[in-house]
Amino acid sequence: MTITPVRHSCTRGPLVSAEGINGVGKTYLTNRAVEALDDKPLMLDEFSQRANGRPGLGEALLRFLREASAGDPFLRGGTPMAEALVLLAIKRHDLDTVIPDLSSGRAVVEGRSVDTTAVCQALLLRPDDPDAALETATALLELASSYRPLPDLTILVTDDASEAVVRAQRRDRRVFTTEQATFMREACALYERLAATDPARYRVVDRRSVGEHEAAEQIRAWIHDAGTDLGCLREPWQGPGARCMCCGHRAESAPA
Ligand SMILES: Nc1ncnc2c1ncn2[C@@H]1O[C@H](COP(=O)(O)OP(=O)(O)OP(=O)(O)O)[C@@H](O)[C@H]1O
Ligand SMILES: Cc1cn([C@H]2C[C@H](O)[C@@H](COP(=O)(O)O)O2)c(=O)[nH]c1=O
Repeated sequence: MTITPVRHSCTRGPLVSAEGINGVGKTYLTNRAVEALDDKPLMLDEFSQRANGRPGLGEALLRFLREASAGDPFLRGGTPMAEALVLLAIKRHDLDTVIPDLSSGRAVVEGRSVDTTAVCQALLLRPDDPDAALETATALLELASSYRPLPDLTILVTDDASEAVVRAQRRDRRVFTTEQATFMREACALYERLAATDPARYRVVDRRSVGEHEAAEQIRAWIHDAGTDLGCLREPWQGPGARCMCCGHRAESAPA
């Protein structure tokens, strides 16, 4: 007789992130998608929405990055690896703040997560070499996954980068320099290549081929479906025997 172990299914909510370059429509489309969901996820603000001086470590770290990058829209201060570690610390802090919501079974949608850190910092660490930048982005994601669990689902919104530049400029009433627009174009391509390396985690909505209604509906369905059959969320640095951060369950095979 074969005994099949019963798989523990965690009661937590899913952790979802929305990624893509500035102005591509992450906020617009996820907000539309969420309007159509009965159980509203917690929406974790993008960085640009956090300028209201909220208290807390995450805000303080972001303030330091803003100061050190002197108004650069991509928070570039000239020391990309140090900045990567601070950005990962902010995203770790973000996770800490949403554990109670995840534990209660609520979905959480992060406006940008560690994939943006991987993409932007990889471009800075390996400029002018797209293949090396992809390798570096993958390595940075690996590093990120030792700081905190990666999202269960990452929705990449992509488009013709020039369209996104136009939308971001119009929204922010600013004009990107040629260098900044080039950085966005390179980031757009790298997001797409990075997403292709992990089809299990990523869902891609390409606005060149999908209209806004269909895109919002796809995102709604992905967020809805992300809540089924979730595993536990463990501290990566504690190994597989760690208790779940949400339900407290310890894996069967783990030592007591
Ligand atoms: N389908 C659309 N129809 C009309 N306006 C749109 C559409 N998609 C996006 N926009 C507008 O384009 C601008 C950029 O979109 P949005 O703010 O969602 O981008 P984002 O990806 O969240 O960018 P960022 O990361 O820079 O905040 C916004 O003003 C938004 O309202
Ligand atoms: C999380 C994160 C963000 N950035 C950049 C990307 C944007 O240009 C700004 C503001 O972010 P928002 O989410 O669009 O408001 O910050 C980055 O370079 N690295 C990151 O990890």
